[in-house]
Amino acid sequence: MLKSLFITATDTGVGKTTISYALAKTLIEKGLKVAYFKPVETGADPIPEDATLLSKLTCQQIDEVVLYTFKNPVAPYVATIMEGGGIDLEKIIKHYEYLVQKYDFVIVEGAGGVLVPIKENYTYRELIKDLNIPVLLVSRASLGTINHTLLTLEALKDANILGIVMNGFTGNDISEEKNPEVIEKFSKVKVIAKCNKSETPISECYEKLKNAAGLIL
Ligand SMILES: Nc1ncnc2c1ncn2[C@@H]1O[C@H](COP(=O)(O)OP(=O)(O)OP(=O)(O)O)[C@@H](O)[C@H]1O
Ligand SMILES: C[C@H](N)[C@H](N)CCCCCC(=O)O
Ligand SMILES: [Mg+2]
Repeated sequence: MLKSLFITATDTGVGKTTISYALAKTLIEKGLKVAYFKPVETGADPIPEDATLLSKLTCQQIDEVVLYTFKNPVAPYVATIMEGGGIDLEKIIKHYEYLVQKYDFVIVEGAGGVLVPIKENYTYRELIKDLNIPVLLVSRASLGTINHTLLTLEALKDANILGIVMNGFTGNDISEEKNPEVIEKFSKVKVIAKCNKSETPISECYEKLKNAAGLIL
């Protein structure tokens, strides 16, 4: 059984937090003690919304969930330039190792897409490598997602990719029909869940991910 998963995406706003929540809920309902870890949250103005939302589900203290928060909605590296303050990678790695010891399962969420810089010459791709953690990729359902998804997987070619969750199907975009199979064919990575655009995104993604939990447990 896996002990942790890194949730990344092809861009910001694609559904990492939504999928993290759905997955955490599924695993908690199976009796696992689950931790969520958002090493750096930007756009925390005034509160870190991702970390706050998930901490309520996992019953963690906020300072166990997020180590660095920045006000400006930008890449973590950019936020350190704009607002000052440094990000200590060793601290992130040690905290992750602490969480893996303490919990049955740890869900780590990046910020934006996988090549978003955390520090000079260091992106989430390097953090994934340093954490030695399997990856779940969240992609859009719509036109453009083949390129975005294959580019992200190319950037993650040395990583352990568990699968892809495609998010936001509307039925109004003709490309949606073939996007999943084309992505699977070209990437050899499985699309493990397809979530529709919904008025209740968390419930929609929870329903669709419930069956995928078997992949993880
Ligand atoms: N299937 C869906 N249907 C409708 N809305 C959705 C769906 N999935 C996500 N959303 C909405 O899209 C927005 C972005 O989702 P989310 O916050 O999960 O993205 P993210 O990848 O975590 O973004 P960030 O890079 O800022 O962390 C949120 O308002 C969320 O409620
Ligand atoms: C503010 C947003 N919600 C994310 N936390 C940060 C996204 C950084 C994206 C940087 C980029 O790809 O240009
Ligand atoms: Mg998020």
